[in-house]
Amino acid sequence: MKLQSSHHPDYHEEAAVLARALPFLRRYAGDTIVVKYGGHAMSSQTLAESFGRDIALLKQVGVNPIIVHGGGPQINAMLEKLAITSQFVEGLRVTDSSMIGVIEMVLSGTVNKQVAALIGSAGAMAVGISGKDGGLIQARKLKKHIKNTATGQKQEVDLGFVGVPVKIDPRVLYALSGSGLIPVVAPIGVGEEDNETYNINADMAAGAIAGSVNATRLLMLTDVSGVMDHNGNLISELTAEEAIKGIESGMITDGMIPKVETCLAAVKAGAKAAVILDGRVAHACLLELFTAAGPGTLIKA
Ligand SMILES: Nc1ncnc2c1ncn2[C@@H]1O[C@H](COP(=O)(O)OP(=O)(O)O)[C@@H](O)[C@H]1O
Ligand SMILES: CC(=O)N[C@@H](CCC(=O)OP(=O)(O)O)C(=O)O
Repeated sequence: MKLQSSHHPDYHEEAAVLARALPFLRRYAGDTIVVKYGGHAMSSQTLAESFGRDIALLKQVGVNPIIVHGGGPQINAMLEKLAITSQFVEGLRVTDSSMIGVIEMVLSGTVNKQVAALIGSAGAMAVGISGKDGGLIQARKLKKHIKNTATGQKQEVDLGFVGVPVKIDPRVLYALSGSGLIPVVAPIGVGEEDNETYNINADMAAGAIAGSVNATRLLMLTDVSGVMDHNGNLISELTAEEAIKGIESGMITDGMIPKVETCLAAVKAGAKAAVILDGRVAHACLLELFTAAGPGTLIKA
C-alpha cells in the first residue's frame, strides 16, 4: 500500500499550467529555435540538467532546437593550467597562435561533448559538431576598431585568430534536425579564404546561425536577467536605436556588447526575434517559449 504524501503538489494547478501551454506549443510547432548556451550557465549541475531536459522537451513537442554553446570559463581554466594569460577587448578574447589549438580542443572537444551528453541523458539524441563540420561556419579574421580614449579616434586592434562568421552553410543542421537529431555547435569557424581555424564568440556564432535558418527565436542564455539600464532595471524590450545608444553611452559594456550587436544582426538577417534571458533561472527556455511570462529582454527587427 502506498499512502499519499502530505506534501502532494496541487494537481489542478499542474494541469492548468500544462493546459495554458497549449497555444504556445501550437505556435512554435515545426519552428526552429536557436539557443545560445553560455559557459557560465553550465557551471551549475542542477541548471545544466534542467537545460538538457528543456531542450529534449522542445524536440519532443515538435520544435527544432539548434544549440550553440560557449565555454569562456572552461577555456580560462585550461589556459590558466597552461600558464597562458588572456586579454579581452570588448568581450572578445585576444587569441594568438599558442591559444587557438587549446581553445578548439576545449570548445569542440570537452564542452561540445558535455552539452550533447546533457541533452542525451534527458532522452533526446543530440550530435556535437563544430563550425568546421560541413563548412557550417565560414569565417574571416575580425577587424576590430575601438575608440582611443586619449584621442577619441577609432583605431584597429589585432585580436589574432578571432573570426567573424561570413557565410553559414546550414545543410548539416537541416540534415540533423530533419532526422530527429539535435545539433550542438561549438563556435569554431574555418577561414573562408585561408582555411585557418578561428575562435568565434559564441554569441556571434549563434546569431549568424539564427539569421541563416530564419529562426523563430534566438534565445541567448546568460548570467544576468537581461539588458539593464543605468539604474540596474531590466529592459523588457529594446529597439535597434536604443541598443546603439546604450552602447555609445556606456550603459551596455563588456560581454553584453557582442550579445546585443549579435541580436540586432540576427533579426536583420532573418531571425524573427532575439531574447537575452537569465540562464541562472531553471527552465528559462520553457518559461520564455511556453508561458506568457517572457522574462528577458526582447529584441525585434
Ligand atoms: N547593460 C547591461 N545589462 C546587463 N549586463 C551587462 C550590461 N552591460 C554589461 N553587462 C555585463 O555583460 C555580462 C554578460 O556577458 P558575458 O559575460 O559575455 O555573458 P556570457 O558568458 O553568458 O556570454 C553580464 O554578466 C554583465 O556583467
Ligand atoms: C572570440 C571569443 O571571445 N571567443 C570566446 C568563445 C567562447 C564563448 O564565447 O563563450 P561564452 O559564451 O561562455 O562567453 C572565448 O574565447 O571565450
